[in-house]
Amino acid sequence: MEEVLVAENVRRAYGDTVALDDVSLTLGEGEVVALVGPNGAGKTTLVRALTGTTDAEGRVELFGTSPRDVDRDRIGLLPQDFSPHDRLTARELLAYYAGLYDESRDVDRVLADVGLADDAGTWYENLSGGQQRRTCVGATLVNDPDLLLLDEPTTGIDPAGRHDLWELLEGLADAGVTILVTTHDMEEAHRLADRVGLLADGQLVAMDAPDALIANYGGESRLTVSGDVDESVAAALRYQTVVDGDGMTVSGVAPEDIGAVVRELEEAGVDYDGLSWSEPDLEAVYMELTGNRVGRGDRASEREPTAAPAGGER
Ligand SMILES: Nc1ncnc2c1ncn2[C@@H]1O[C@H](COP(=O)(O)OP(=O)(O)OP(=O)(O)O)[C@@H](O)[C@H]1O
Repeated sequence: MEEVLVAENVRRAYGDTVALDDVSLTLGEGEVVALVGPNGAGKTTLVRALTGTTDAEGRVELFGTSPRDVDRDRIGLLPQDFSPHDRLTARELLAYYAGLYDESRDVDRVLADVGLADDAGTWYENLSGGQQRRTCVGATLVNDPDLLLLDEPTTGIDPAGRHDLWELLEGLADAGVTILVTTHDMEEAHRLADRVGLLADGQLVAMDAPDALIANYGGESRLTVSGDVDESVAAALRYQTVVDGDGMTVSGVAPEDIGAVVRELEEAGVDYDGLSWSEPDLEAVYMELTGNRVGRGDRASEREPTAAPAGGER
């Protein structure tokens, strides 16, 4: 597989803040890599370092050339803060960007690809936030790039639009386009990416196929009990439990053992509001490796199980 993007020991500091700390990664042709990580982890700085829009130490090559010398026709870049001219229609904007290249795609085809065929004549300022973001994604596609770098492309786009965009990106990857995407959406990362890179405090703490990350760092299946759960009830269970303000998480509960756990809770008089069972997923990996929950509070307390789960007694 041809190496499309190579980054070695990339480092970027802003004063005392080390935004990128020795990050190395390689993307092969047609590969999709998703970068995830908490706010401030360094995702945007990495995209900027990879595209030469910020200075960084280390080595970066796109198609074997430095980012500043690479053939711009081959690159599509969506910066996180991309904000085009407000008083142009979606079609005029894409036509403007298409005009910057020697060869470009038919603008109406691009508008259709990003789901804007019906809104092509609307001023950018009058498009919804999601439609604006689709326009911005469209602007990165007008030159039919071989490498796409998209910093949070689906932010603000509704679920149906997000799925459409994922299909579009999957189609591009199938056609050989290499894609680096940053996202806070774990479903998006799992669905799209061949490999997911987790950034935390400027370091790439893991990078692997989503299923490999889940197998290595996702932990066990878990039963989440929402409601007011007493620590002593949690302590009586033969499982690892975490009690916090939302309720309790019970780890390692196999599907066939859910009923027994629920009976134990009921016998202990726990008046729970809801129960949900989940398999380990990318969000669990994210929590494990970054110490952050995606959209939830921090753990309040954690303790080891009082006894090893025993098959017949769960
Ligand atoms: N131009 C800048 N000047 C000073 N500090 C900066 C600058 N750009 C980024 N930083 C700092 O570098 C760190 C990484 O920021 P970055 O924007 O790369 O994070 P991120 O992972 O993209 O975050 P988010 O998920 O919020 O977009 C942060 O501490 C940020 O405050």
